Amino acid sequence: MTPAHDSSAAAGRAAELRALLARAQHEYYVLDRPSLSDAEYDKLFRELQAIERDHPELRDADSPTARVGADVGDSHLAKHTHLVPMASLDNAFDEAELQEWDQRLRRLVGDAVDKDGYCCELKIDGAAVSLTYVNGELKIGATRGNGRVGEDVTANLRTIADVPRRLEGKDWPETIEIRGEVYMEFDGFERMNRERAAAGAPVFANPRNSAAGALRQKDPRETAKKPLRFLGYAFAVPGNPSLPFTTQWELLESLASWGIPTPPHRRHCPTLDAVHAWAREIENTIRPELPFAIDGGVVKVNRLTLQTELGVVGGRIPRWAVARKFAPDIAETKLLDIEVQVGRTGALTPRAVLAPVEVGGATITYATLHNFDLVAEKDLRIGDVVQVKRAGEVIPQILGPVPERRDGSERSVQVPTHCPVCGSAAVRDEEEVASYCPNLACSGRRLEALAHFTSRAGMDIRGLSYQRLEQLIAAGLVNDAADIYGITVEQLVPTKAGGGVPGFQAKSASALVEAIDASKQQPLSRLLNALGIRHVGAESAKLLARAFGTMDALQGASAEQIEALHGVGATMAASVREWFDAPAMQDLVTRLEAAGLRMDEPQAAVAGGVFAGKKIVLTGTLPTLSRPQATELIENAGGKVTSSVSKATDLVVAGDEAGSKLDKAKELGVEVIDEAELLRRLGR
Ligand SMILES: NC(=O)c1ccc[n+]([C@@H]2O[C@H](COP(=O)([O-])OP(=O)(O)OC[C@H]3O[C@@H](n4cnc5c(N)ncnc54)[C@H](O)[C@@H]3O)[C@@H](O)[C@H]2O)c1
Ligand SMILES: [Zn+2]
Repeated sequence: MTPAHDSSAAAGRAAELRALLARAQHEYYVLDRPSLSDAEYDKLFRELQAIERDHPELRDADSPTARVGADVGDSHLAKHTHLVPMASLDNAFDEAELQEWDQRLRRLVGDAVDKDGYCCELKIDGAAVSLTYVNGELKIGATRGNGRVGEDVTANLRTIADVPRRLEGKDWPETIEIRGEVYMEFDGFERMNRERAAAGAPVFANPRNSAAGALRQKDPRETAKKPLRFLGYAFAVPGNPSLPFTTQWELLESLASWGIPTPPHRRHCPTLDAVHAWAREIENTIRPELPFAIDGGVVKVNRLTLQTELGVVGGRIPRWAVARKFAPDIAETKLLDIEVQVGRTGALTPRAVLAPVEVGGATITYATLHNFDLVAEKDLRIGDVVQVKRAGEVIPQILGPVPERRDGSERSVQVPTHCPVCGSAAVRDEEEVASYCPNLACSGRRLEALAHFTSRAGMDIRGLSYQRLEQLIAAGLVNDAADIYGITVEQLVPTKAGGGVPGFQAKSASALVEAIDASKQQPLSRLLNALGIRHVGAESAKLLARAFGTMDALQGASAEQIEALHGVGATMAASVREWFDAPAMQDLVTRLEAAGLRMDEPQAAVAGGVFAGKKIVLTGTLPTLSRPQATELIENAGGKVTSSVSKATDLVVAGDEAGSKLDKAKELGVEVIDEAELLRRLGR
C-alpha cells in the first residue's frame, strides 16, 4: 500500500506529511473548518505511520501520529487539565484489521478475553468532552484538547439538555470524569445551516464541525441556540478505586442509571465473529436510519480488569479498544449543474448533477434538492465542492457546500421563470415554497403523474412500473390515466409486424390487464389521491372521500363547502375547485367513470370497525406490514393512528427496535400488542 522509501526520500516525505497533517489537525480541531475529507486525512495519516514504522530513526514525539487532538495553547477559552488523560483510538478499516487487533491483544492476555467478550458501541462523530462531577454535581466540562489539557466549556455544556446538572441515583464515585461525545443530529444541523445562510453567515460543512464549533463558542448564549446533543460512553475515576461492576457493558448501564444518555444499538458480543456481524449490521442497516452521523463502531474488551492490564500505548492509544471504521456514507464531489425537473403536480424542482463519486458502496451522479429555496438556503453554487450523503436506498442528499474550497469561479443558481418542458410561465406557490408549471396538461408532468396514479398509494396497479409506463407512452398507448383502462392484451403482445410493447408475453400482458381491471374497485379516496391534485395527499383524499361520499358530490361542491371540512384549508379547497373546473380534468373524470371505475367511498365498515374510535400508535419495525399498510388496516377498522403515546392512547402496536414510545406506553400502562395480535383482532 505504501511506496517503499529509501531513507532520505522517506525523511523528505515524512516531513511533507507532518506539515500536511499538522495543518489538517489545526483546521479540524482548532478552527472546526477542515479542508481535507476524513478519508483523505486518514490516508495521509496511515502513510506517515507506515514510514515511521519502517524507519524507526524518523520517529518523533512531536509527529502528528504521536499526538492526541491538538494543543489548546492559543485558545480564547480557559484551560482545564483532565484528572485522567483522554485517549484517541486506533483504527481497523476492515475485518482483517480487526482480527489483527484481536490477535495483538491475545498475545498479551491470552484467552482471558473470551470470558466476557467484547462490548460494541456506535462511534459517534462529534467532539469528545469530559464532564467532571463532584458529589454528583456537574462542576467542570472540558474538550479533549491534546488529551491532557483541554478547554473549559462548562458554561456551554450546561446549555445542553442531554447533559445532567446532577447525576441521578447515588452509587457514583465522589469525583468522576464522564467521557462522551457532543454531536448534532442531521435535522438540527440542516435547520441551523439554513438559518445561518439566511442571515448571511458562513454555513458549516458537516454536523461534526458544527458541533465542535458550537461547543467552543465564547458566549454560552450562542451555544444555547445550537441543537447540540450528548451521549456518554466512558468514565475515569482518579486513583482507580474499585468499582461495583466488572465490565464495560455494566459500566454503560451504570452511566444510564445515573441519567447519562448512552449510545443506542450497542451489543455484548461473546466472540469476534459476533463483533463482525454486529459491525455489518450497523453499517448496512442501522447507519442509514440513524438521525446522527457515526464514522464506525468502537469495539472494547468488555472486562474492565483486562482493560487496565492492556493499558494505553504512548499515552495515546488504548490497546483494549479499537475504532472499526466504515466506508464513509458522506463524500465530497463537485456540483456540476442544477437541472430543472417537472414533478407530477407541476412543481419545478432542482436536481443536482454531480461529478460521479463513490459513497456508501454506490456511484452517485445525481442528488435531490427538494426546492429552489433550499438551494438558496444552503448557499449552493454551481462549481462548488459539496458534501453528499447516501443513506441506504434513499436518493442521495446534499448536506452543503464546502465554502473553503471555493475559488471564485462558482456561479449562483437562478430560479426558473418558465417550465422547461412546455414553456409556460412558472407560478410561485408561497405555501409550498415552490414554483410550478400551471399547465395541467403539461407533458412534462405525464410520466411522474402516471407513476403516481398507478403506485401503491394510488390505484395500486401491480406490474405498471416506471419503465413500463415509459414504454407504454413511447408506444403511443397511454397519454393520460384514463388511457390505462383501455389497454388490451392484443395491444401489448409484440407481433411480427412490429406492433406491441417489447418485453410482454401473452401471460404477462393478461396479468397486467387483470391488475388494471382489479384496480377499478379502488375506493374514491385512493382515486382522489392517485389523481395528484395539488395539495391533496393520501390523508386529505380520505377526508374528502369520507365527507362527500361520491365523485359527483365532490365535483359539485363549492370551495366554501370543501373548506368547511375540518382539516381542509383554503389553499386545498381552491386547488380542488381549480382542478375540477379545468375542462381537461372534467373530461378525464368522465372517461374514468365510463371505463367503469368505482367512484364512491365505502362508509359502513369504518363506523362499525373493531377499532372504532380508538387511538393507536405504531412503533418499531413490524415483521410483515409496512407503516402505511398497518395504518390503512387500522383506519379501515375505524381506528385512528397517532404519532405519540399519551394517556389518551388506547393501544400500542410494537415491532422490532421499538424505542421510547414503547417505554412510554409501559410507563403509562397502555396496552401493547404485536403485529400477529393486531392481525388477529382485525380478523385476518
Ligand atoms: N479532515 C481532517 O482534516 C481531519 C483532521 C484531523 C482528524 N480528523 C478525523 O479525526 C480522526 C482522528 O481523530 P481522533 O484522534 O479524535 O480519533 P477518532 O475520532 O478516530 O477516535 C477517538 C474518538 O472517538 C470518539 N468516540 C465516539 N464514540 C465513542 C465510543 N463509543 N467510545 C469511545 N470513543 C468514542 C471519542 O471522541 C474519541 O476521542 C481521523 O481519523 C479523522 O477521521 C480529520
Ligand atoms: Zn409545463
